[in-house]
Amino acid sequence: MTISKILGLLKNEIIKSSINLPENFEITSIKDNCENVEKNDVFVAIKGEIFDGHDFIQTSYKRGAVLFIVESDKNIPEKASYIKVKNTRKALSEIAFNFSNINSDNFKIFGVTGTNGKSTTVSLIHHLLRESKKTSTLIGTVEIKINDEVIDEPYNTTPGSLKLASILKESKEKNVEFINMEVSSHSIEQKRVENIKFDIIAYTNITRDHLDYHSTFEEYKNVKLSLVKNLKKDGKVILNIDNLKKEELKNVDKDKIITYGFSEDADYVIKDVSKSIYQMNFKIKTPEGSELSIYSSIVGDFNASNITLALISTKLMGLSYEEIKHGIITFSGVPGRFQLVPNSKNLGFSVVIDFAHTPDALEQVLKTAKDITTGRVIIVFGAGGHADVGKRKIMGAVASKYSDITILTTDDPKDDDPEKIIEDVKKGIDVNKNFIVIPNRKTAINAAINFANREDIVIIAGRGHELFQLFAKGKKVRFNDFEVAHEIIENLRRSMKK
Ligand SMILES: CC(=O)N[C@H]1[C@@H](OP(=O)(O)OP(=O)(O)OC[C@H]2O[C@@H](n3ccc(=O)[nH]c3=O)[C@H](O)[C@@H]2O)O[C@H](CO)[C@@H](O)[C@@H]1O[C@H](C)C(=O)N[C@@H](C)C(=O)N[C@H](CCC(=O)O)C(=O)O
Ligand SMILES: Nc1ncnc2c1ncn2[C@@H]1O[C@H](COP(=O)(O)OP(=O)(O)OP(=O)(O)O)[C@@H](O)[C@H]1O
Repeated sequence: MTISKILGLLKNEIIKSSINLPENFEITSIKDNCENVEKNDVFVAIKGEIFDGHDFIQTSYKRGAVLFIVESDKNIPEKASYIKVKNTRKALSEIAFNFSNINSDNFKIFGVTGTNGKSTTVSLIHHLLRESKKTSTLIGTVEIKINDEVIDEPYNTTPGSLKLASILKESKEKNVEFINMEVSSHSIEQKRVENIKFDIIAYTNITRDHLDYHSTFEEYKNVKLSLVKNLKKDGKVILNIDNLKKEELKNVDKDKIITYGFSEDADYVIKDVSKSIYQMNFKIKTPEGSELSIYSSIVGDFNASNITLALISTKLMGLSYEEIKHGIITFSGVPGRFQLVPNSKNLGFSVVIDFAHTPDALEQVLKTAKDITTGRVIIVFGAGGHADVGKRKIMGAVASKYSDITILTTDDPKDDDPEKIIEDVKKGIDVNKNFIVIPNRKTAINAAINFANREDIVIIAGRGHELFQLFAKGKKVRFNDFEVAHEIIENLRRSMKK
């Protein structure tokens, strides 16, 4: 990409520029981290959450960067060329997608945002498309795949602009038709998806989360609702009206909005849900007036919502209801999302791993647990560090309300004090109900499994698929809830045989 091309792309953003290179000078590539800068690169200085990229301009210059895109020109080496813009995150997104020669019209792009349900929905949509032999790229918290090939380990739910551009570039090279991605509120706020236009934007729900990052719930909600500005001209918005209202979507023609939910006012109405630990049956009343019978191995009213969203989306993508229904039957779910530890059934009870780490998610999961068991609900959970402190007490109250036994333990404390986190959660616990604090997570899981009687259900929540427990100063300890629970159950089975 030449200097003149970059100047052209940023023309509406430029505050000031000083170019000491020929305008047809070829830039090698774009970098936003000084560690990766090579000769003839452009370095984009991002004022970040932890660092300020402007502090790395000198290092980048020494490594061979020849052009700097900045918000402040105070650190620029004398002979260096620079472009000063209003917002370097916006500029990064702009040039990243153009550098990779990416255009949203190369694909049909589905983006789902919302507090919970994103990973489940995109994974199901990707599965449905692949079952129907369509090409699809999946971008989310759990995996990044092009068709059936895992191409990278997720570092974010929604990758940064440079990473996103490279995934889309590879997708274009492989003639992928559909892009299915999770869109986090952070990514919208940080303009990671600024240059992506969507054919479908879906909203699962917006409930309390990330108030450590967004100052208020309203701000968090408005950031998510603002994504509709990225809708393509003929795009559609799919909205769960059990939690949101059409009127909340500003500047979207009402005829572009398709609604779903348990509410009778929805275009797609979910009804007659019946479920066990193994499967769920429900009906969907369609706008055409037909009634679809759905069978799935993922369970829970919340998953009936996710499935319905996936059905509407893939219908818009050209699949038939019959193809979609067949694909739903063969979907085995997302690791760590209401995932049964199978060997627990040999002991007469169920142990389920779940990712619930917000008050609403925890409530949804515990309600489902109560619905599908005749025994007791035993919950093992904690709260993450470096996250919304206010939600801890609410999660404690939710756990007490829906569980027969609550075991409070450590989640991923990161740099927060694990005991303080437990104290915060404890403030919401109903002390008249059975609860116990066991800070060591393995000991807590072991206790829950040993407490369990026939027909009980043990929910181990908060970390889902995650492989490492995160402690202070970046310390990571290998700990996967499914593996730990599976081993404890095997040991219990062996001891019972003696
Ligand atoms: C807090 C946060 O959101 N940080 C995200 C953000 O980083 P940042 O741009 O603020 O980077 P920074 O670390 O402050 O550094 C600022 C700049 O200096 C540069 N730098 C920094 C250090 C250095 O030595 N040299 C250097 O050049 C950096 O490359 C960067 O350009 O932009 C990066 C690129 O897009 C993200 O990878 C990074 O996600 C971090 C890892 C993160 O943990 N983010 C979380 C909060 C997040 O985004 N979560 C959502 C999901 C939330 C949920 O639903 O649970 C997500 O989409 O992942
Ligand atoms: N539609 C839903 N409504 C409420 N809770 C849900 C819904 N779908 C899933 N959950 C709960 O939220 C948890 C996370 O689900 P999922 O990973 O699909 O959501 P997500 O939005 O991708 O979250 P994250 O981005 O943190 O992974 C699940 O383990 C379950 O407890």
